[in-house]
Amino acid sequence: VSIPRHYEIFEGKTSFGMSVFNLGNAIMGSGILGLAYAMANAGVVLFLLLLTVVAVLSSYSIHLLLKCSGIVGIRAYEQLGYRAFGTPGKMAAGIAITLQNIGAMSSYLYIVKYEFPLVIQAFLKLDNPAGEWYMNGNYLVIIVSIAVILPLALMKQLGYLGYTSGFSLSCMVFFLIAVRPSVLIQTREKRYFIFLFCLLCDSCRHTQMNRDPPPPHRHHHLFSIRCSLYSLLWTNVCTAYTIPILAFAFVCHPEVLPIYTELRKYKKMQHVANISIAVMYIMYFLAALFGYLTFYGKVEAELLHTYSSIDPYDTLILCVRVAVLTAVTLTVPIVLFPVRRAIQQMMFPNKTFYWPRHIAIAFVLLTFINLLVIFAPNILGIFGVIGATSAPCLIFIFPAIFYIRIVPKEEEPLRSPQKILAACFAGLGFLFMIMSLSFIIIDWTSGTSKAASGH
Ligand SMILES: NC(=O)C[C@H](N)C(=O)O
Repeated sequence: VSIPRHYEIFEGKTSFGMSVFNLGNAIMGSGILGLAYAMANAGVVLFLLLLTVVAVLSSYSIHLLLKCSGIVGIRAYEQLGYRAFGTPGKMAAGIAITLQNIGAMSSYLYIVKYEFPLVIQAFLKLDNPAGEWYMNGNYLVIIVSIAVILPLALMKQLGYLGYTSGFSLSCMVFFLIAVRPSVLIQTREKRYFIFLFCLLCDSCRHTQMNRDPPPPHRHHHLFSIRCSLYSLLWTNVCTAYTIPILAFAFVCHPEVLPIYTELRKYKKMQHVANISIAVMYIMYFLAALFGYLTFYGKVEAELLHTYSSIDPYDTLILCVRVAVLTAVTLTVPIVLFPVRRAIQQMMFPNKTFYWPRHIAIAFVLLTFINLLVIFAPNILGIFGVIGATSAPCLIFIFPAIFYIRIVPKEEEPLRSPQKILAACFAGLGFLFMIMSLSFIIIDWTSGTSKAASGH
């Protein structure tokens, strides 16, 4: 197998800290907004357990990827697929990365489309907007894409995005501090969770959460735990979505190898990954807890009361919106990098870096995502299915089977503990995938599909 030249030369210049920022930014995206729903369904205890399990598994799968890339000296996910299974392996990895990351980017721009107009409205103190163009989310998505995302996406290296990633992460930290349970009684934040939940899971049955107050039994912690146990037995449809949400939230695997390529001391990548995952683990738990406490820790009457008493010009809420908007906007370029690389690998293998191609792919991708978000928001429901298939592939199945094929038998025989562990890991991925898909199908066949409801 010939290795494209630019993967052989490792002249990383990016520092350790910048790489942590970049990977942290890649992990944290819209997934964070779906976590409160996951916690509400799974209960605090089971949620924490699952969060821990997914974080540890995610770090283990990065270990598998790094070991493979160390052995063959390639630092591209698709090339590992090629080395393990030839062209089908490369295509499978490339397609999974493309679908997963386009889904993630669409969800980020979706947030821009619906939140940016509200921020502008609050800034300008427009009480009765009369169709001004700057209040139109579609125009705003295009402007943000051209003015902010495109220039960043055109950078030659991911390392240059370290500063924006650091800034984006501090915005999310601010979001966490600001969105304390006492503040998070705003319908808008609540809709984030529901919207993301729908986006990720393609289910509208759960939009009934819009019709608060929540049923009284939700307050009961014991109920929640029991509900979780049921879900483990696959009897509670709602809880079955917990794992796809968590898996989506921890996906950063397409970005790992590109960041690794640019890391100055390349042996340290596992540390970079562990630190980023640990920090995100804490932030995810806090975000979920705060969101959850707000949904269910409030008395119903007060919730209803809050609906009518929202002050759209509240400075803190405005800041929270700006923070979330900034964070997700700055994540788009990071998530775009691996897609461009995957497309390059699939369509122009063995070609070296070429500026016009680099720019053209970014432009076409961004245009496509813009069109999706503007004209076909309903199609985004499809990403529920994609999330349920591509995330387990990228986190569990591919790293494990690539590892089994790539690590030579002389070094680790097929029956060695490492390879058996990797095989179990792949099996777990299949289990997750089948489980998530069957719940989505159950939801569809029970007539509550998202496409039908036209959200
Ligand atoms: N990078 C991704 O694919 C998703 C990211 N982990 C998120 O939470 O949005």
